[in-house]
Amino acid sequence: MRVAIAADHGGFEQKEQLKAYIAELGHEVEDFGTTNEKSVDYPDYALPVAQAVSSGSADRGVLVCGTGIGMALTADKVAGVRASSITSPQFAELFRQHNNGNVVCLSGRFVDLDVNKEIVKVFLSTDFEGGRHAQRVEKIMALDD
Ligand SMILES: O=C(CO)[C@H](O)[C@H](O)[C@H](O)COP(=O)(O)O
Repeated sequence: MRVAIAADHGGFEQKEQLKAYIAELGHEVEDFGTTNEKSVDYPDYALPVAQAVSSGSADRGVLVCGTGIGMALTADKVAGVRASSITSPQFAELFRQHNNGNVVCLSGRFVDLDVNKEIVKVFLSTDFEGGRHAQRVEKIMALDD
């Protein structure tokens, strides 16, 4: 799978670890920054990842900021993107199974790296269930028009 990743200063440290972990899992990772802990604006990093997923140049996106919330608010505005802040592996599983989520947004400040690694692993390995969930997701995506 091709995975686009980015973080702001609040997520930079975990982003570096998660990037290596995603590669270890056998995926191709494209890093859209940031490259250090200097303060930056999270929308500038959420947008290129969301656009990569929207255009199909990436299959999934992973974003990390202080809470994950600002990244999710930004990424979800891009057509074709289903982004959410996720703080547990169980929610990651449901985000994939029920919502067909394609951009996971993580907290680098309030969630431990080990938990975020598990979230990412589940996010990248769980399939959308379709069925009754398909028409619900279609109704969300119709709002892009
Ligand atoms: O969590 C975030 C957005 O939801 C960001 O990581 C920001 O860092 C957060 O808003 C706090 O900002 P600060 O400049 O790091 O104090």
